Amino acid sequence: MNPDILRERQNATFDIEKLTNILDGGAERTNRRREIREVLVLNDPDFDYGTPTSLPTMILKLREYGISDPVEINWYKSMYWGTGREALGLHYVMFLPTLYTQCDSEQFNKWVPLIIGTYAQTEMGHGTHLRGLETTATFDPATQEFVMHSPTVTSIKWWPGGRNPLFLPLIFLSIPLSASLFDLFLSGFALPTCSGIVIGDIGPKFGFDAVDNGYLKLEHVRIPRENMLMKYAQVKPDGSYVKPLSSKLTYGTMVFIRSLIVGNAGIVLSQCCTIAIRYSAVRHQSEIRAGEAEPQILDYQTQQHKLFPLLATAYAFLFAGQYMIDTYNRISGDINQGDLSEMPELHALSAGLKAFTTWTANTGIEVCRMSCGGHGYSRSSALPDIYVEFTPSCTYEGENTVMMLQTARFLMKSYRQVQAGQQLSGAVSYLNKVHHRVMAPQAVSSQLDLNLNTLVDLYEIRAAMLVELAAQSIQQESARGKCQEDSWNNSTIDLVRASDAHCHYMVLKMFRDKVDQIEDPGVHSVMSTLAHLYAIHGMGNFTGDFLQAGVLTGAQVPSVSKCLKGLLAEVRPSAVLLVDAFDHHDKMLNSVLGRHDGNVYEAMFEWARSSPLNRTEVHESFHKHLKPLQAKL
Ligand SMILES: CC/C=C\C/C=C\C/C=C\C/C=C\C/C=C\CCCC(=O)SCCNC(=O)CCNC(=O)[C@H](O)C(C)(C)COP(=O)(O)OP(=O)(O)OC[C@H]1O[C@@H](n2cnc3c(N)ncnc32)[C@H](O)[C@@H]1OP(=O)(O)O
Ligand SMILES: Cc1cc2nc3c(=O)[nH]c(=O)nc-3n(C[C@H](O)[C@H](O)[C@H](O)COP(=O)(O)OP(=O)(O)OC[C@H]3O[C@@H](n4cnc5c(N)ncnc54)[C@H](O)[C@@H]3O)c2cc1C
Repeated sequence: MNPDILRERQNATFDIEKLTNILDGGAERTNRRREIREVLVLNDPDFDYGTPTSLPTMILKLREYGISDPVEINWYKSMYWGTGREALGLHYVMFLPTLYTQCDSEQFNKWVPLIIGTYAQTEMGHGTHLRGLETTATFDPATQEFVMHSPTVTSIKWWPGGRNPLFLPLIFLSIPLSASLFDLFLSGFALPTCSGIVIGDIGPKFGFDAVDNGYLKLEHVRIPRENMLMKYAQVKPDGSYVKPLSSKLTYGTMVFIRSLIVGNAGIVLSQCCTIAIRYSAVRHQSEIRAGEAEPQILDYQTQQHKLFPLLATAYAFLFAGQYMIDTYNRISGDINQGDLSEMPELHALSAGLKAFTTWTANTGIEVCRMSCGGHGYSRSSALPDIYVEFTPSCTYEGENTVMMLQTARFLMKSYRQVQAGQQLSGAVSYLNKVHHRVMAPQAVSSQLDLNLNTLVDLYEIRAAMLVELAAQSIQQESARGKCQEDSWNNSTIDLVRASDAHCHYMVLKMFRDKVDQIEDPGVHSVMSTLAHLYAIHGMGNFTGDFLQAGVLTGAQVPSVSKCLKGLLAEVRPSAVLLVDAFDHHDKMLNSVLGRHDGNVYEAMFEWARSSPLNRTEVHESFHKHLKPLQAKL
């Protein structure tokens, strides 16, 4: 083991295993995750790491082991595929959940065990604006069929992931907007079972290469009436349409994925922090004091300033992901029982947190890559691949700006309810105080009150202020004679800013609540330091907001920076131990820089030598192209 990394792991001030257990949701979950990893994957002789040929093996093994819990499926898949996406991601995270939530019992029993599918909602002309989708589904009572048709080039379904042209049923969203299972192909490797279908691949992408994103054009294709998912809405044999309790129930799968993406952003950021911080512990470069040995780059304050707030953010998002999934499960259970009262809040929370966490993680991955210098740019670091695979999450499953505006819609509605004298509950209850809160700065002393509860209060006041400013902007636009829609559009910068602040407050609050639950003194202490760092770093980034909210004075601003530097120094001794607690296996991380043993250089040389470009002393291109050219010169 590299001596630097060995030294970093001595004198731990907290029990790493206990922190890993907290991240997993308990010791039993940690044991189960490791059992899946060590026994069912790494020690499986059939395990052919991450190669496409192992995809069928993976599916059959999942069935053989009876792994059906979505999180356990993800644990298994992430060991198989490391940090990359794989072709069946969409089947597991969108197609199956849609069947689970939108099929009636007969349909569920008929389809779920048998098929692999995709989710074809987006069209070339519309991805965000679902009410603008053009594909039609016209019911023909004479034949009891839907006639599916793509009337325009912009109505061609575009992007369905993992849609191999040989087989795949699809979940299809069409007008009238109702999810209908559109069984286009026989399972297995049959060609299209009926004419009128034009399918193909949309071509090379920025990344996401393991997933074949396709296109699908339909020309009056007929499917049985029974292929409409009938749990919430039905078309009867006589053609009459039974409406769902809410037209937004059809959007349920997207809410589910958005909820998952929140925790996934934390996982991805934790992977990148593991790589960058372990590498920064073994990389020596330049000098701090003339004549002394080159220091670990982790001892540069700027390197700590790059990485430690991201480390704190990774923990914050992992805890936010736990909260999000628990909230999703609770409210979707109520929805299943017909209680839709909290559906708007679930939508607003999942939409906002999905955007907030993916935007932040997306930027953070690049900071981690650049903090590793040239070696971060090498594919051996895994950081370029992680970035390329993660960055579309800011676009798919709800483009982030649009998602923030959905959350803003809920915030404005809540604000208007407070103005009308209503008492709010839930995540926006802080708005009840928006008119009565004295936005007085803390004590005028130049010292910041570092109590975590106080910091949460400051973020709450900041969010309330920005919600009020956005509402006032809309009111001012209306007062200028603008219609409601134009008033809204002319305030969308403020609205996104308000949603961002609301999510920032929510994430810090969840982090504080999780720290409060930690009983182990050592773990509590180090997590409390990270929560403080997360809060203070945010105050440094948005100082203007806190000044504008009147909760920070000009005299206190230098304290923010001073406090930040102190917290960075406080985290330094535990940095490697804090990434060890994420418990990312080398095989899954697949990063030369992030190896648990820290033996980076030897591994990098081996990795480079294994390149196909080094298979021969002289590359064949010399003989094929250069040598003939030289002969002519
Ligand atoms: C199981 C595996 C475990 C782990 C996996 C790990 C992690 C997962 C990580 C990654 C995923 C892996 C692989 C996936 C890879 C790629 C997948 C990508 C797939 C896709 O992209 S599928 C397509 C996604 N498309 C979208 O998201 C479309 C976005 N657009 C919309 O959602 C809507 O158009 C809209 C919300 C923007 C607007 O809808 P609308 O016009 O109908 O509504 P209005 O704006 O007019 O509002 C009216 C009213 O409705 C309320 N509303 C809107 N949406 C919802 C909702 N979903 N739920 C509840 N309520 C909703 C809105 O609030 C308004 O209410 P109000 O009271 O009137 O204000
Ligand atoms: C890797 C990847 C995989 C995908 N997989 C699938 C899949 O399996 N199935 C599927 O159905 N789809 C899939 N998609 C499509 C994806 O869901 C859409 O791209 C996404 O919903 C965004 O819609 P759009 O492309 O129409 O962008 P647009 O909405 O056209 O966005 C373009 C710009 O317009 C802005 N904009 C749009 N509306 C508003 C508004 N109301 N207010 C302010 N600004 C606005 C956006 O903020 C953005 O800046 C995938 C996409 C990617 C990148």
